[in-house]
Amino acid sequence: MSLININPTTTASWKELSEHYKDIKDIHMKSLFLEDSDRKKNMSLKFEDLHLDFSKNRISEETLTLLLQLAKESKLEDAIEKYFRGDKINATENRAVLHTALRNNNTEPILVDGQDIVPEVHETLQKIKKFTQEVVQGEFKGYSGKPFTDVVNVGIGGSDLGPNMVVEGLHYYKNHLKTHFVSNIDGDHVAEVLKELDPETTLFVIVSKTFTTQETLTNAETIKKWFLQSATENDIQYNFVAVSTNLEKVKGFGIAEDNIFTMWNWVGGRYSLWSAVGLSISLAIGFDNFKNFLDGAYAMDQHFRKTEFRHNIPVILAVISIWYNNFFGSESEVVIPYTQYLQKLAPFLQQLSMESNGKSVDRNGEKVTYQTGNIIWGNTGTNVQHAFMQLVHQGTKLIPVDFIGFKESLYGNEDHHQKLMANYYAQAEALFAGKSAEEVHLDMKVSGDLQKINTLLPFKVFEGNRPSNAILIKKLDPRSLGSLIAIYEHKTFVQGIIWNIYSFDQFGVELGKELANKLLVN
Ligand SMILES: O=P(O)(O)OC[C@H]1O[C@H](O)[C@H](O)[C@@H](O)[C@@H]1O
Repeated sequence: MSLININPTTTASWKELSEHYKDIKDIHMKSLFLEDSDRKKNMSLKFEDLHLDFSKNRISEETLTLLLQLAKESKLEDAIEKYFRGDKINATENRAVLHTALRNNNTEPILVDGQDIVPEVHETLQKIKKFTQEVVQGEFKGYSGKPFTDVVNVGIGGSDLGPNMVVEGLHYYKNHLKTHFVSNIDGDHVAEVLKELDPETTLFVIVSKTFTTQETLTNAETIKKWFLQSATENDIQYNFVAVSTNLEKVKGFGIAEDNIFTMWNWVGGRYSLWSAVGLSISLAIGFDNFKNFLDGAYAMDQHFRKTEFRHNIPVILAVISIWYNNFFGSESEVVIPYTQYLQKLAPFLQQLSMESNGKSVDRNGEKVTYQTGNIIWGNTGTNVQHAFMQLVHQGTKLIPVDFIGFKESLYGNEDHHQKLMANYYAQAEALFAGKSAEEVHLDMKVSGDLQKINTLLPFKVFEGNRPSNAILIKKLDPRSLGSLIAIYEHKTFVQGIIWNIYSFDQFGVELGKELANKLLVN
């Protein structure tokens, strides 16, 4: 069953939201806090060790009611059921969308074309487990009989960004294997990686859902040539494995059948890190940690599927984001994790959200008359405070922020952590409250800057009233990172449903590829 088609702008709630926007656009969040002394509590949600505070948004309880009404009128409940049970909601490619099945902890059947996919998912997971244990313990060895010291993930887009982000994000939990990533077709990328490596002790994981991607195949061929300078064709079976849906092509490359990890066309590239595409994650942190990562996502799936909208974290984040995008005219959102480990979160979320929802044709095939996909960007706190935050605080654009903080530091350095978290809280507060002319005036008087007051005052005023969500997690670990990523996946899904677009195809990436190929032929 396909998704129900509803143009969001024709719903009663959209019209009411347009009216309501006029009432709220000039209200300062400070007065919303004054009206409701429990606002922070009322606009907070908890899931396991994760706490979401969305009180610093330009919304009232009425805004939320209308936004959630919009979700209902968009038939979100129906869409969520179709998503989880494996209906072909990726209609343009006639595919189900089942990354959630990859982390599903129970054995209840999920049918695709009448066939239960759960057994093969578990089989592949077992294969990942066995292979991980053998490589980590040095039982699966390179061609010359030495255990592996290095793993190279060769892939691009969804076959790179997710594993790369998670391996770096969970570096604290890493074992002795060094993990490298080669993605770009730029030959200097692969050359820089190879120059550090010993062919005898390096395992290459070639990851490509289609096994037709120019970058990955070119890099894989270059690596194979480099490898064959020291080894024979027969040795490829020891040092190369692949993750793909395209078994014939992988075999054509020379990779042994036993070394192929399958995936399925019902897993989108940007949602594939839960499948064998995550093999390099499992190799880097061990299978038990990888399983905890999947379990964290599964727990969030249950929350998303079963919680009514007002207390549903992905739904709340999605509709608030729509409020800014479609009513305030915000074009972008910034995501700022306060941990250096998550430096690659923003590039990952860029693909997740922008490749999914960067669409301008609705599910009827008609041009949309409203804004869709957000521009996502970001980097880690506190670095961003010394870089782009000037524009977020005082620029002309309204840019909602997601701050992501962790209560505990992994190495337990309290001095650093207190300073880090003071900044996490201070940024949200500064965006919210700003600094009025009176406050600036007072400060300057105190510091004896009297003669400069008139000239400098306007430059030092912060308007405030700039929105942010604060996600606070106890500790960065495999489970919490799994849940966090699942939140953003489901947020993306909800937005696609409300915008009435197809979130799971990506035809927009094809034209550039075609033209590059034509240029190569000529
Ligand atoms: O895994 P692959 O088939 O090699 O695809 C890698 C990437 O390339 C494509 O062009 C898509 O834009 C991405 O969604 C995909 O993740």
